[in-house]
Amino acid sequence: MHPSYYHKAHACIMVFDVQRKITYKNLSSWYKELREFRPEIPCCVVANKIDADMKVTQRSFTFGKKQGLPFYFVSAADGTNVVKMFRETIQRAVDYKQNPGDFMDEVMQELENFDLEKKEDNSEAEEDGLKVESPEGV
Ligand SMILES: Nc1nc2c(ncn2[C@@H]2O[C@H](COP(=O)(O)OP(=O)(O)OP(=O)(O)O)[C@@H](O)[C@H]2O)c(=O)[nH]1
Repeated sequence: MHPSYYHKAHACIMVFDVQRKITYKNLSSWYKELREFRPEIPCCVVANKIDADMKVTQRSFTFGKKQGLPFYFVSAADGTNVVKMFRETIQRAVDYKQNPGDFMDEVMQELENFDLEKKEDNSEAEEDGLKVESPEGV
């Protein structure tokens, strides 16, 4: 996958198709690649298409467990666990964004906070009747 897809990602949802074994087997190489670019972001594993054969939910898919990742049985077709999986993963993404475990992300967060503070300062100054202009007049 092109590295730009990993840029600034705050979570990863790894989906495989329970009807296609190869998609499960490929998870480890996808995961390896992900961790090269985003070593600390939250990630989960999703077994999709359980509606096609509910018996798969009796099986154990150990990849997620081995990596310490949350695991969900999902059906995109009938909606089983879709909302739960997204809710929990988004929450983890938000938590990570606020408190990143990766040095580069910490730097990005600091820059973002700095930008926000600058914007707040400018709008407060404008409210006080002071027009703030950048040196270039942009
Ligand atoms: N029964 C069932 N079929 C599904 C489910 N999710 C997706 N499909 C079907 O699987 C096929 C592929 O779905 P896509 O949304 O194209 O997924 P994709 O990841 O882009 O798949 P590829 O094009 O094969 O890479 C479609 O025919 C979908 O209708 C599901 O939860 N249950």
